Amino acid sequence: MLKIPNHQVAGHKAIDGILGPLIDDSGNFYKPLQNDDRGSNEVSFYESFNSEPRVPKSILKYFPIFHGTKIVNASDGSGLHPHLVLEDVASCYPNPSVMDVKIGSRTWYPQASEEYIKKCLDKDRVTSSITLGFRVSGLKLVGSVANEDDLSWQPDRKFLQNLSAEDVKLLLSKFVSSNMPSEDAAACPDRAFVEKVFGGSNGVLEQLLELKKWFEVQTIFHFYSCSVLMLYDKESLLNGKSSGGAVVKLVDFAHVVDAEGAIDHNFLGGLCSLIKFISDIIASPDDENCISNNNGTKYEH
Ligand SMILES: Nc1ncnc2c1ncn2[C@@H]1O[C@H](COP(=O)(O)OP(=O)(O)OP(=O)(O)O)[C@@H](O)[C@H]1O
Ligand SMILES: O=P(O)(O)O[C@@H]1[C@@H](O)[C@H](OP(=O)(O)O)[C@@H](OP(=O)(O)O)[C@H](O)[C@H]1OP(=O)(O)O
Repeated sequence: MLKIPNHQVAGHKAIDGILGPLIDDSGNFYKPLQNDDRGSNEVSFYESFNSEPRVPKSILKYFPIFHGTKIVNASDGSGLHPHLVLEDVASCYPNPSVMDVKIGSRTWYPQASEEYIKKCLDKDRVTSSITLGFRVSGLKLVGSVANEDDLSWQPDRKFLQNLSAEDVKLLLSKFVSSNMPSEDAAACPDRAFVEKVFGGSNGVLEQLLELKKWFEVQTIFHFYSCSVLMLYDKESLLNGKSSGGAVVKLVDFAHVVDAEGAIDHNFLGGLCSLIKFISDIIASPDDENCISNNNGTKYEH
C-alpha cells in the first residue's frame, strides 16, 4: 500500500490530488517520472551513476539507493504511471527534522531552452542562490517530543527562499536546537544538538567535507539544481539512540549533465558556502546564539 510521505519538505507533493512522490512500508520512495525530459534524465543519471567505475565507493552513501523504475498508481488518481524507486532516506527515522538546500548559485544547465534559463535566472536572483551559492528549498523542524504535530514547523517555501546570510545562520541554528521551532526571529535557538548533528566525526560537517573532497576532483557530472538533504531525529538523539544521527544525502538529479571533463565549480562553490555557514555555527560561542535581526538589533537570551 503506497502512501503520501510525511517528511517531504520540497518539490512536487502528492497532496490534494497532485502528482507527487509516494512511499511504502519497506523503505522505498516512489518519485513519479515527470512527463518532460526531467523524468528520463533522472533515470539516466541513476543508471550511469551506478555503473560509473570512477565514482568512489565511499561516495555512494550520499546518494539514495536506486531500485530501478516501476509502474504504480499515480497519486493524482490518473492511473498507472512510471516511478523511480529510490531508498526512502527518511524511513529509518521516527520523526525527522529535515532541511533541503538547493546547491549552486546557478540552477540552469547550459543546454536548457532560453525560456527555462530565464525562469531559473529570475528565481536565482530573487532567492539567496546568487548571493549565498544556495537556497533553502524546504524545511521541517520537529520539537523535542516525537509525533506531536503542533511541535513541528514547516515554513512556507517563499519564506525560505530569499534569506539573508544572517537569516540562514539563524535558521541553521534553529535546525539544531531543542526549543520550540518557529518563524519568530526573536526566538533564541539553544543549539542543543549542534555537536551531535553538525559536529563530531559522523556529523553533517564531516559528511559535507567528504563530499567536497570528491567535488574538488570529479569531472564526471555537473549537478545543476540538485539538493543537499540533511536529516536527523531529535527524540532518538535524546534517548541516546545512534539511529537518530544526522545524514547528508543528495537528491534531485533531473538536471544533471555530463561534466565534459570540467570541475562542477557551481556545485562546489555552493557546497563550500554551506560548509562555511555550518563550521561558523559549530565554532561560534553559545552567547552568539541570538543573532541580529534585519534592523541590526541583537536579541537577548
Ligand atoms: N530518496 C528520498 N527519500 C526520502 N525523501 C526524499 C527522497 N528524495 C526526495 N525526497 C523528499 O522530496 C523532496 C523533493 O525531492 P526532489 O527535489 O527530488 O523532487 P522534485 O519534485 O524534483 O523537486 P523540484 O520541484 O524542486 O525539482 C525533498 O526535499 C525531500 O524532502
Ligand atoms: O513547477 P516546475 O516547472 O516543476 O518548476 C519547479 C518550481 O516550481 C520549483 O519552485 P517552487 O514552486 O518550489 O517555488 C523549483 O523548486 P525550488 O523551490 O527549489 O526553486 C523547482 O526546482 C522547479 O523544478 P525544476 O528544477 O525541475 O525546474
